[in-house]
Amino acid sequence: MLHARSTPAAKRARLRADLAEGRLLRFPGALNPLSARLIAEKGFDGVYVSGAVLAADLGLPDIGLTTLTEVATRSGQVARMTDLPTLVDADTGFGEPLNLARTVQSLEDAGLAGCHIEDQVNPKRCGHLEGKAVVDLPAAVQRIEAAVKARRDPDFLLMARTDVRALDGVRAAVDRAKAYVDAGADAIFAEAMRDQREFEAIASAIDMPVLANMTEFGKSELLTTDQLADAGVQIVIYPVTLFRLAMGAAEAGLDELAAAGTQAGLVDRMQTRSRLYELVDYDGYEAFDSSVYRGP
Ligand SMILES: C[C@](O)(C(=O)O)[C@H](CC(=O)O)C(=O)O
Ligand SMILES: [Mg+2]
Repeated sequence: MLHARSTPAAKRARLRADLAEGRLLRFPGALNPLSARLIAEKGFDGVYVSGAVLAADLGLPDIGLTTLTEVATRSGQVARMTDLPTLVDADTGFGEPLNLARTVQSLEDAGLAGCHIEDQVNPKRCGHLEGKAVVDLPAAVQRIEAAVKARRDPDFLLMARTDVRALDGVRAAVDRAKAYVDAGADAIFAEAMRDQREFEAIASAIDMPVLANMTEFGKSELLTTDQLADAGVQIVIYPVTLFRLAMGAAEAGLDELAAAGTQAGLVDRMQTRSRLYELVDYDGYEAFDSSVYRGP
């Protein structure tokens, strides 16, 4: 509330300006709204809201069970924490063309800077698992066209994700990417490319920015920012990294608490009370209150 002062329109304009510079933009996935502030403090370019994390957070598999209301609410809570642009995973758009229109407008209203819409069938799967299927090209193009037509802020970044690489190879992914750009997509999320060469193939084939997904335990080699930039990638997401780190630490901590009968040995690995209060800007809220409240 006190830290983030930019309007959603300003954040979208900032993203467009950053993209125009042509450098690689790094978007770690938020673990929760507060972690967006950490991401900003550490100098990243934007915040990503992962569908996989959103689902896992609710104890659900990432198979299209979350609703538009849940995704818009949670991603809006993340976006309001930071002046950085926030991009959200809109899965398959929560339906077919009409639903896509509502999805895009809801995410604009929630203060997001952009979203990606994928060409998988419903129910969808994680892009790095076996057994995926995609809708045919005309149906996928209609999703993008509906999103473009419904968008009110021209700076809201509409990214088309293609999952076709894992099914039909890189050439098919390039063909899909071109068709989605023709349909009005502002960027292409090339899912499950295997290595730097494959990212390069897609980035050199289209004139729009390409997004690379550096998710762990998946099908893509974990490339460095230099390797991605050399391949011509313009946005990289680390969607589940913070979630995996936090859950790993939580599990190890519970083991130690159970074994030792005290958390005393864990305290030096914890975020301190004072660091937490700094992140939530405790002092800033108090100072604001005393600047405006003059008593009853
Ligand atoms: C990017 C992704 O869509 C997500 O929801 O974060 C996932 C990430 C993952 O499951 O590792 C994906 O389908 O790649
Ligand atoms: Mg997802």
